[in-house]
Amino acid sequence: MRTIEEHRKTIAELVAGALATRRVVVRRVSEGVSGEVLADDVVAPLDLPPFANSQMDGYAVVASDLEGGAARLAVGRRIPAGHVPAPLTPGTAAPIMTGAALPDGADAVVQIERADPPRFQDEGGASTVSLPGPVPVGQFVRAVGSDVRRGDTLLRAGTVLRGPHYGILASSGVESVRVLDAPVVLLVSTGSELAAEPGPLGGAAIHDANGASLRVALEEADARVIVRRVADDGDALLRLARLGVEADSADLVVTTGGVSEGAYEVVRETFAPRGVEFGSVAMQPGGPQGWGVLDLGGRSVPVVAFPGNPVSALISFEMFLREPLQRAAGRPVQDRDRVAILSEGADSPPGKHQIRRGRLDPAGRVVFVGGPGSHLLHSYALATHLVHLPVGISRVEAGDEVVVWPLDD
Ligand SMILES: Nc1nc2c(c(=O)[nH]1)N[C@H]1C(S)=C(S)[C@@H](COP(=O)(O)OP(=O)(O)OC[C@H]3O[C@@H](n4cnc5c(N)ncnc54)[C@H](O)[C@@H]3O)O[C@H]1N2
Ligand code: MOO
Repeated sequence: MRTIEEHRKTIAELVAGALATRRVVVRRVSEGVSGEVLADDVVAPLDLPPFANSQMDGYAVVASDLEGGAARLAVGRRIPAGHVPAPLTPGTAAPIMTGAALPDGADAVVQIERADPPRFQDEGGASTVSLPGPVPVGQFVRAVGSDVRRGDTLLRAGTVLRGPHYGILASSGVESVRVLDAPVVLLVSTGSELAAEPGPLGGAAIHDANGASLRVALEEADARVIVRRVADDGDALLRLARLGVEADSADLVVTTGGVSEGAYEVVRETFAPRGVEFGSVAMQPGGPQGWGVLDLGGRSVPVVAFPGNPVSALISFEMFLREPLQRAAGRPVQDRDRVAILSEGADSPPGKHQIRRGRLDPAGRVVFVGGPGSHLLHSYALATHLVHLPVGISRVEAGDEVVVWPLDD
């Protein structure tokens, strides 16, 4: 039986290999999406600020006019933001607004509230103002290039783009960037019991839970997902897989069901002769697993085959696929382990790493939600944490420390 660590490594290598070379797409900055990953370094095309400007509403001055202390200066023409000002004549102070271009000749700004009078005067009115001094050269002046220098690296390849990144790209006049394209995952639910359509169930049919739950989980890990369903029909499964790779450029095939010991294990029977391995991982739920590379339409595409039980499929994703996909997407991968205290005891198969569903009570202690059965999807939906009971443990008691993974991180 494989250990969880062995299987994690296998799947991580499989995914990393398949997604090592990622397609890139051009994204308009005005249509940027939070979380996309920059494919190339972006060089700053402009100095920012592009011109020296005022950090305050006040008066643009020549600092040397105030070096002897407070002085009364002639009031020059107002400088609103967005206007190119006339040069400043020494001995004058020009009313200037925050963000307005500093006139040639000016080298400092005095805030309006430090002036006498402390309010802008009507243009054409009183023609002098008293300003305190001395003031340092550069006071309240935002120098050219003080944020970004033209030619510097504005953003590095691999940056996960969020609001500030799109802001600085837009400020720099960059209209579009190249970002990593999402990997495409073909997700196939298998089993003749799966109803073809939503709606009333007939006979021994059930609705497909895994296509719904894993699509969302894969999308959380930045994949683009094509969801398909197939009965226990190996030829149909192969056709679907080939089509997904050829027509939809799938980078990875994920299946659920058909991997264990039954008489109709469509995934195992179809893929094992083509080189995909099947075996058992010492964990519950999620014991039976398949993994390997399929030659599909001349391309080698990795296959990850999860068990069909809905809880097993989801926990397999959490244990084996979420992190490699996040890594491949350039996303930081956080350690999910938290330590919590149990509020109640439980048994666990000592030869397996059992993963139970739980939530925290008002005192912050772990309460199990539902039993260990891998069909108990409702309990999973009501849980907030996965609770780890590692190999070697046959019993835990109230008060014991356990590692939990929050499900809503
Ligand atoms: N004799 C043995 N039987 C089983 C073993 C074993 O070792 N020996 N392992 C059990 C374990 S553990 C698991 S997990 C399952 C894995 O089975 P498969 O991956 O082959 O999956 P299926 O048999 O197709 O389905 C199992 C179960 O899940 C339901 N299912 C499947 N797909 C979906 C879906 N998309 N949505 C909702 N429910 C689904 C299916 O109806 C079955 O009830 O095998 C055990 N058996
Ligand atoms: O290992 Mo299966 O996944 O328990 O139910």
